[in-house]
Amino acid sequence: MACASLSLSSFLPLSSSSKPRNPRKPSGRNPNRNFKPKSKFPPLPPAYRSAGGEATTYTRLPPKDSAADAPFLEVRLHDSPSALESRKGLIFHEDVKEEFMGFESYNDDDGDDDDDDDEDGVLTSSFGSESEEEELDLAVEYEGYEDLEEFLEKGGDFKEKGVPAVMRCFDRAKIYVKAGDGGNGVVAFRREKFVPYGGPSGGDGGRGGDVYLEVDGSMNSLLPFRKAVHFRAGRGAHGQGRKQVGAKGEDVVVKVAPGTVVREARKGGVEGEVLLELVKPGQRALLLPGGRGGRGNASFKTGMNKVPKIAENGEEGAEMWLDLELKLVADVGIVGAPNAGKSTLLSAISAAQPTIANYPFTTLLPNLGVVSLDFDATMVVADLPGLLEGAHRGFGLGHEFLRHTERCSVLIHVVDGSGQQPAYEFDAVRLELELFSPELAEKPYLVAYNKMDLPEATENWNAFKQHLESQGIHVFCISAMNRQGTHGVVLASYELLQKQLKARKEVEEYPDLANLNHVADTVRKQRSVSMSDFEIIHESSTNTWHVVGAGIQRFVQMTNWQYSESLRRFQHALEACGVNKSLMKQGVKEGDTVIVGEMEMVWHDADETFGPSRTKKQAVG
Ligand SMILES: Nc1nc2c(ncn2[C@@H]2O[C@H](COP(=O)(O)OP(=O)(O)OP(=O)(O)O)[C@@H](O)[C@H]2O)c(=O)[nH]1
Ligand SMILES: [Mg+2]
Repeated sequence: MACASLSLSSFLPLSSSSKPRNPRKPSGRNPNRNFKPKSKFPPLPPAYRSAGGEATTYTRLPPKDSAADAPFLEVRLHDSPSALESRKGLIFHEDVKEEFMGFESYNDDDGDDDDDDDEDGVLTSSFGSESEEEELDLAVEYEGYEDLEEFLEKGGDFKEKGVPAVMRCFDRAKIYVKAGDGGNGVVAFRREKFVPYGGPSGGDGGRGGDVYLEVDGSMNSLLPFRKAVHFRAGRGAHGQGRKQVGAKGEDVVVKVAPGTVVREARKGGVEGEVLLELVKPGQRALLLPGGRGGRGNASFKTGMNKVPKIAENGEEGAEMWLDLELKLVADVGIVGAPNAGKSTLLSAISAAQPTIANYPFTTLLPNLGVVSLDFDATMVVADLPGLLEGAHRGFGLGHEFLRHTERCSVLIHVVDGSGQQPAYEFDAVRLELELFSPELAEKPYLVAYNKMDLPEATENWNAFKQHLESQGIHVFCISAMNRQGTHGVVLASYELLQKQLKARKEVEEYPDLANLNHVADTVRKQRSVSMSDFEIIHESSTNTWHVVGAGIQRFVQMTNWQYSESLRRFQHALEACGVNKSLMKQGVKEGDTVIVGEMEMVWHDADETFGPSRTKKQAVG
């Protein structure tokens, strides 16, 4: 296959010596001379093919199918090691679930294989809906591991798939966002009657659309992201003649629920860095700015070149995967074992109407209620799913539950007084909270001993009260169903909340996230990196040199190769930013492959009059 070779003798210094410049150049047959890159370029006009100049052969590689191969487009803000360890052992055991749940309807009884159909609250086992192999693939894909071996090695597990879909998607989502590509610039010349030399008039391309994240006060879950995962902003329109600039691409606004924490997507089992915490309705963050429009030939006009036949491609928009996590923004959280009467208490103290039933795990998604004590004294109370022993390791609804308590300032711990061992139940739930997070265990809480209308509860009351008071804990006895004693619980929790709020200084949880547009700023910064900022990596086994640098790779991407002047400009840029010099310094040899972004080139020594370089040029000619 012929390969286009370029020589820029007009830009690059000619060697006066007839000896080879590079002493390490093999004198015999070059092992790489058979390299036949796929050229998409037409052969250059003879004017550009002069022997004796430093020449490189340029070949475009086929488009990359993985974004990872184009690092300058991917936003990598952080590569911190994370709590991989903490994820180990989070396996959701089916037998444990069944033991605790004790009811048949645990399996999907509608017969279909879709584990997403369980919104009515019937827990569905996702195991069995896909083959084991598919489960593995899914888990590997979801967690971002390279392959199965790595996944298993790093303690990958299937906890995610063991949780009902409605819970998985309620407060967590993985989405893909991409800013719009810039429009291309064009080459055009003014043609008008009586204006013989109208000059270049190709307009610039329009900017690509931006990606915004906005808090939508009417959303209370991340469930919409089950159906819509990809969000792409529009690309900028191409420039036109008469110096007309292309229109800007359409922005995309991704709406999230208040309390959404945005992270870089988990990769290789490592949790991504927190990028944003979107709490207040109406907050809007510019996440990814659109790509710049390519310049048209009117912008390339100089005193030296008054008829430029060159235009740029639009800059590609940045893209990234994000992990979204919703943390409830509630003042008070009601915690306790399953079936303790948490939902009943919430319905008694607020206008909320959560589902109440006499079986464990009635509540799968947290319910929110507003409790009004006075005209201007209100607090938001969340009724959370029941907590089991082992929850900190993922049993029951485990982490799904515990995460929601993190933002509550005060906890109301409801204990089922009619249970066999209320004191034991209380201690077990406290222990789970402590094991999950010491911070959570330190939150102020009050205890509500429930179901006092039942004789079993009355029997156990004295023993329970003593058990707690011996630890210095004050306990309220209530009957949530009959609304007895609930007012006392409300008043006490409100008082605790006020104390908490007063004591808590206005400390930002993520102070550096105060600037909502900081991700976009980082992207812009990455894009303005100088072209001279590059690194050269040598693969000696294949005689390949990789020139890696955001600035230079961006330059390659924006070069429109259909114009011959682009090739000259590129050569000139490589020389000006010191790539050629660095390669020679590091010992690049005749026939070596040099890769910059998606360009693959073959190195030719400048002063070669005979040899492979010449052979190649002849082949092209
Ligand atoms: N007798 C009596 N029964 C109550 C009382 N409070 C709740 N119950 C009953 O206890 C059962 C469970 O109540 P829920 O409010 O659903 O309990 P929960 O803690 O929200 O349960 P999960 O959401 O499954 O964790 C229901 O049958 C309620 O009617 C009470 O004060 N007295
Ligand atoms: Mg409930």
